[in-house]
Amino acid sequence: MQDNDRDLLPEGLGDRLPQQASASQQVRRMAHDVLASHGYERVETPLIEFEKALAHRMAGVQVRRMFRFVDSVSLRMLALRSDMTAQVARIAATGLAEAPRPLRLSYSGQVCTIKGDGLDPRRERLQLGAELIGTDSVAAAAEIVELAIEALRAAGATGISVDFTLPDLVDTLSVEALPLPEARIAAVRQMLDAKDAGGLVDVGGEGYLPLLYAVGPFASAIERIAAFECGGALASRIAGLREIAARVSDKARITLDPSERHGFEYQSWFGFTIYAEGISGSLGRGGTYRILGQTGHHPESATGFSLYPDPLVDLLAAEPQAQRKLFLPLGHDPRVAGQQRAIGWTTVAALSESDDPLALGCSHKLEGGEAVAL
Ligand SMILES: N[C@@H](Cc1c[nH]c[nH+]1)C(=O)O
Repeated sequence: MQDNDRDLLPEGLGDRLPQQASASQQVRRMAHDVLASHGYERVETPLIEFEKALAHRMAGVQVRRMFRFVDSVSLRMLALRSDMTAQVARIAATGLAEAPRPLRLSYSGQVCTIKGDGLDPRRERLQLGAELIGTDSVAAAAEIVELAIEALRAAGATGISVDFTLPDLVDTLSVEALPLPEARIAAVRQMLDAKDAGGLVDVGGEGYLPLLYAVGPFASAIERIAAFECGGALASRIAGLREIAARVSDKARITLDPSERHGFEYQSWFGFTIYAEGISGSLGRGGTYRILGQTGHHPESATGFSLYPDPLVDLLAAEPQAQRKLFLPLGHDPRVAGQQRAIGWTTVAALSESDDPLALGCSHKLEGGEAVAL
């Protein structure tokens, strides 16, 4: 490394300066208050774990996105957490295996991936979420979507919209309704993901074409998928989606994209992505999934969501903030200063005669025991 490189950070990693750090703190506090008020108890998890523990708790988790390295103490492979849901699932399957169900847990922390996601180059992101463990019912899914909207709104997001999807759609339909040879399933999924009608036909998935068109505002898209209804294979899912949409449609704009799978590595019958006005890209996603237990134990159903609020933090940090800071001149009475802090002032104490209140961002000055505007 050259000498002038020593202050650089690796690609996709960055600091948060005071304004951003304070916006991040605010987003976290407001969202956690909502989760706590709905009975979701907070857990904290380690930054690094055995790779196996992170990768094998849910089917479909991809380890190639994780930073991995060998632990010189245990000589085993470790990974930096890339998704706290897997850690919360581990807690539910081990330390809290005997806790009553449904179990409601919440979490937040930094997560890392080797590469950014789509157009977002960030490799470290704040993740904040809630997991409802012990059920993947429609009622659980509706609670989780509602909670994600409420948490995001409390954190300062506006114009929220939610896009519903059916992550295991191809697996469900290919069993009987629209049979596909095992070898074709991955290709059909890929063409649906890419929204490539021609490609879908080429790989023998023409029966799946109507799914490409059942996209858009929920009310009309669900009618299209209901019309496509293949032998009742999707009936319970369609009814479930309608019920969830009915619960949240006054809180957010709802759309449907039944074949969207981006970011849904392990979700089962239901998934959703959440967006807000003024923010390009999504702010989080969630859905139903199954937690694999210890060998010999049954998997456990669960539902949850994770927000990735960094773009919201950036947006809030860019808004001009009225500074209300009180300058305490040299020789001020510390008791009076304490009283001012107790009623809400942020104080900045002079350390020398040359300290300039305006340059230090103060709006007021303590004079004769009072806060006087500068
Ligand atoms: N952790 C998942 C979202 C999720 C939480 N619970 C269920 N799904 C993600 O980040 O994509």
